[in-house]
Amino acid sequence: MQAPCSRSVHLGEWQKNYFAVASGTCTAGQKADAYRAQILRIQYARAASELSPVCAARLFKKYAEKYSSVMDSDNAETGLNNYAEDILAQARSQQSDSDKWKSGLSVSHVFRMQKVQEMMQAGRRLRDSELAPADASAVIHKAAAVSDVAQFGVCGGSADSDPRTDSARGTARTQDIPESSASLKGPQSVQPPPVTDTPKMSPAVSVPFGESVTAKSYAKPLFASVRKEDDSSPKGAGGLNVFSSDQSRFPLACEGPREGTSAPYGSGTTDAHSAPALRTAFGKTDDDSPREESGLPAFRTAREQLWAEQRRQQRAAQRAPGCSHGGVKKSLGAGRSRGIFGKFVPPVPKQDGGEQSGGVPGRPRGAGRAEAAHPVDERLKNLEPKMIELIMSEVMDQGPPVSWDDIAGLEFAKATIREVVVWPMVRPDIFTGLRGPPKGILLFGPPGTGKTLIGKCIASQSGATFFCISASSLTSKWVGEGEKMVRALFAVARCQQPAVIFIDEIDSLLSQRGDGEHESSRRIKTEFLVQLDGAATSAEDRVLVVGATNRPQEIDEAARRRLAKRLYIPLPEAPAREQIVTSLMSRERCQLSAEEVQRVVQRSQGFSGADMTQLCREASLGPIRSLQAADIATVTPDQVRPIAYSDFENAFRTVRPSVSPKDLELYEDWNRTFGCGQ
Ligand SMILES: Nc1ncnc2c1ncn2[C@@H]1O[C@H](COP(=O)(O)OP(=O)(O)OP(=O)(O)O)[C@@H](O)[C@H]1O
Ligand SMILES: [Mg+2]
Repeated sequence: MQAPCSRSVHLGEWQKNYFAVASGTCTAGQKADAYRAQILRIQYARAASELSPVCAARLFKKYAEKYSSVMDSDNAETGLNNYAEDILAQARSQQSDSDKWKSGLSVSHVFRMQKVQEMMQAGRRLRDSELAPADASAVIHKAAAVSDVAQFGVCGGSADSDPRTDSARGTARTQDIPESSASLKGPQSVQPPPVTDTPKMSPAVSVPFGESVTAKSYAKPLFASVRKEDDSSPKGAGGLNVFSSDQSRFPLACEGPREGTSAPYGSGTTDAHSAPALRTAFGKTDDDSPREESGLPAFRTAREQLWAEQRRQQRAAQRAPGCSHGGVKKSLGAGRSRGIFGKFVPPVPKQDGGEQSGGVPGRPRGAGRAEAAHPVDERLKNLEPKMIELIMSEVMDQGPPVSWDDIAGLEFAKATIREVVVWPMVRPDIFTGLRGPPKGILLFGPPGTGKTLIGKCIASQSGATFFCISASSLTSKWVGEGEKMVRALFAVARCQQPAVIFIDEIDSLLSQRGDGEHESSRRIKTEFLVQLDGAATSAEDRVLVVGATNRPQEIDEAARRRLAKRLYIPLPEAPAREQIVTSLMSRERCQLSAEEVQRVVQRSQGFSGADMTQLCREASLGPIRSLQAADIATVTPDQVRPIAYSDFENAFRTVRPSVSPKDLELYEDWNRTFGCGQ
C-alpha cells in the first residue's frame, strides 16, 4: 500500500516541478533547482526500482542536459554561468516566497558605498597623475575587456564622470573616439572608454574596429601579429566549455567573464571578443596590462580581479610546462558540473605507440591532445572533476607495451581479438552494420593463462585509448562512488574514442544478483549494465568493453548477454609452453639443449602460463643455490654457471600446476555452453 502512495507523492512533486519550469516564469536559479530536484527524484526512483534502469538513464540524461544548459549558459536571463549576474540571479531566486522582496545588491547602492567612492576617486587621481600616453591603449584594452563593468560605471580608473550616468552609454563614449569608430552603434557596438587624452589614434582603427564586432573579428590579418592578445581574452562560443590541452592559456574559456548583455559570445555584441580587436586597433600588442603590473590601486571589480588573477596563473603555468591544470574555477555554486573544465587534466596518451612495438598503426597515441584542443564533449559536463582526474591518472593505461608475440599460443583468441578489436578500431568504415564489432568481450579461463596479458596487448596494439580498471578496485576503492565512477569512466571513454575499457576480475563487478548483495555493488552493476547496453552510448560510439575473469560461472546472466563475444583462454598447449620457456631462457645464461627443452615441455603438462613463468624463475635460481653462501658476496655475474636441465628437475619438485583437472573441466563445460570458441 505504501509504494503507490509514495509514488503518487513523487508524481505530484514531479508534475509541480514540471509545470513550474514549463510556465516560463521561472528564473534561471529556480530552473536549476527544479532540474536538480528532478534528477534526484529519478535517482531515487531508480534505486527504489520504480523506474527501469533504461528509462531512468534516459530521463537522467535528459534532465542532466537541461540542468547543465542552465548552469553553463552565460545568458544573463536564462543561465547561471556568469559572475556578478550569477549572484544577483541566485539572490533573486531566493525571493520565491515573496515577489516583493528586493535584493539589497543594487547598482545604486554599490555606488553610494563610501569605500567604492573612495576607491574610484583614488583611481581617478592616479590615472590623472600617472597615465602616460603609452598607457592609453592599456586603459582602452582593460576597459573594453571588462566592458560589462561599464554597466556599473566602474571602469578601471578611466571613468571621469559619474559612473552611474556614464554606464553603458555608447553615445557618450563614441563622441570621444574617431568618426570611423563611432560608426558602431547599438548593441553591436564596442564602446571604448573615453580616450580624449589618447595622443595618437591610429588611422587603422576604423577597419579593424568596424570588423571587430562581427564574426570576422577573428580574421587572420587582424590578429595575426597579436596572438598573445587573444590569450588573455575569453573564448568559446556560447560560453560553452572549451576543453583544451592548452587550456591554461584560456583560463576563462569555459567560464569566461560574461557581459552585462545577454547575448552570447560571437553574436557581435559588446563582449570580450571585441577586446582583442580594440587592443589591436589601438596598437597594443602586449597582453599584460601595465596598470595591472604597476600595481595601481585602481578599483577592480571582482571580475577584473579574477581575470587578472587568471592571467597571472596562466603565465605561471606557461613558465612551468609540467603543470597541466587549467585556470581557476569561476563557479559560485558547489559541485557545479561546469567547474570540471577548469580542472580537467588533458589525458596524455602513452608515448610508445603501437607502431613502435610492431603493432597495427591505429590512431596515433598523441591524438588525444589534438582532440583535447576542441571544445569538450557535452557528455562530460555532469561528471565530478575529481572522478575525471582519477580516471585520467589511475585508470588510463600507463604500462609498458606488450606485443602479440609476447603471448604464447592462444592463436584463436588472438585472431579473434584482432578481428573484433584491432581492425574495427583501425578501419571503422569497413566494420559497419552487421560487421560492426561487439560492444563487449569476455576473456575467461583458468588463472594465469594470459587474460590480463591480452588486455595489455590490446592496449599497446589497438591504437585505442585504453582504460584499465580492476573491478575490485571499483567496489572497494571508491566505496559508495562506484557507480559514479563507472558512469564517468564510460563518459570519458566516449570522449576519447576509439577506446577500450578493460575490466579485470569482472566477476566481482557483475556477479549474480543475490539476497545478500550489497546495495552499492547492486548500483554499480546496474550502472554498468546501463552503460554496456548502450542506453547512453550511440551505435557509432567506438567504445569496447573487455572483461577478464577466472570465474565465469559467477557472472550475472544479464551481463553475460551483453558481453557478446566470450573467448576461452585455456591452459597453454605444448608449443605455447615451449615458447614461454624459450623466450624466458633466451634472456638468461642457459645451456638447455632442444631435447631438454622438449622434456621440460612434456613434464609441464597442465601448467598455466604463470606456472611456466614460475618454473623458469625457480630453475634460474638453481645456479645461485649451488654456490656456497660465502661466495655469493664476492662472485661476479659471469662466474655464475648457466642454467641447466638439472635446475628444472629441481624446480619441478616445488612448482606444481595451479589449476586442477576438476577446475579445468568446469571451464571447459562453461566454454561449451556459453563460449564463442571453436
Ligand atoms: N600465454 C602466455 N604467454 C606468455 N606468458 C604468459 C601467458 N600466460 C600467462 N603468462 C605469464 O603469466 C603471467 C600472468 O598472466 P596473466 O596475469 O595474464 O594471467 P591471468 O589469466 O590474467 O590470470 P588471472 O585469471 O589470475 O588474473 C604473465 O605475466 C606472463 O608472465
Ligand atoms: Mg588477470
